[in-house]
Amino acid sequence: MENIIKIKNLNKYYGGKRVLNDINLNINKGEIIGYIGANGAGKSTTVKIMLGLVEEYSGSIEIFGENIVENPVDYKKRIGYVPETADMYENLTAREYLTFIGSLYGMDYSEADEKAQKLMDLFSIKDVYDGRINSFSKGMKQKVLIISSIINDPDILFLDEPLSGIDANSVLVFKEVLKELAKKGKTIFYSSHIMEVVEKLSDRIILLNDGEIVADGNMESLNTELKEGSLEQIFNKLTGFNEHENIAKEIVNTISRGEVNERI
Ligand SMILES: Nc1ncnc2c1ncn2[C@@H]1O[C@H](COP(=O)(O)OP(=O)(O)OP(=O)(O)O)[C@@H](O)[C@H]1O
Repeated sequence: MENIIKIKNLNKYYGGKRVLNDINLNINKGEIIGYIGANGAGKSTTVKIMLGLVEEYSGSIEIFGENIVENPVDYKKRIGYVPETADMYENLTAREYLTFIGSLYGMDYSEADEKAQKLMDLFSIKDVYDGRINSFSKGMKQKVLIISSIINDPDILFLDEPLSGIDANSVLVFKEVLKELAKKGKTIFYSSHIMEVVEKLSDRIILLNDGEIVADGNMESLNTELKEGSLEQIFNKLTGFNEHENIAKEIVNTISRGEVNERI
């Protein structure tokens, strides 16, 4: 198996706080990695370091066999990224935005334009290709982001909650796209809180807890080891969480004005 990402002894501090604690990871070509963890576990930080967006850390990262500090430019042409929250150029139209992104990847205008238009059509938003992004619905914006992340046919795709706001039909399409891409040897690094999707989609699940990898394997091996059944239960167990009922009751008690039984 061809190794495509190699992370060695990665540590990251913000102020005095250690947010990544000695991460070691080897990711192979064609794998769909489900990268999960509670809010603040360090998922986005890991991804941003790999993308070269966060630079102060210790440890080393090789992508496509090259150290990303020594060779900080070329590998970026071969990756795509859907961030959790994006600062898109909302005053641009989808055509302007996507052809601009295409040009950053070195694509010709006409090639980017043609591909973008076709992809907009396949994601059922062709009609707004020349509309301004700031007039789009949340799901339409998310689709434009997805298109911008795959337009250059990347070899590695980093996705942070990519399905957020997307309708059920398009979710089906996109999940299928990811499987097809993996079959073609593309590597997918998928972060999400939707455990059902991660469970079904991923070949390999990596669970981060307080900046540390606490599980790494496919669903079958995690289940053999932990005997929990679903990824949601595995997640709850490994992050030490069994309080949901009590917390829910507390929340309801906190907001209650004492008239719950009085139906008007
Ligand atoms: N720019 C920053 N400055 C200071 N602390 C930061 C910064 N970015 C992230 N952190 C901290 O690092 C930790 C990890 O954050 P990160 O965004 O990587 O978590 P995450 O696993 O992606 O969470 P979520 O699921 O909420 O997106 C958190 O404690 C966060 O507060």
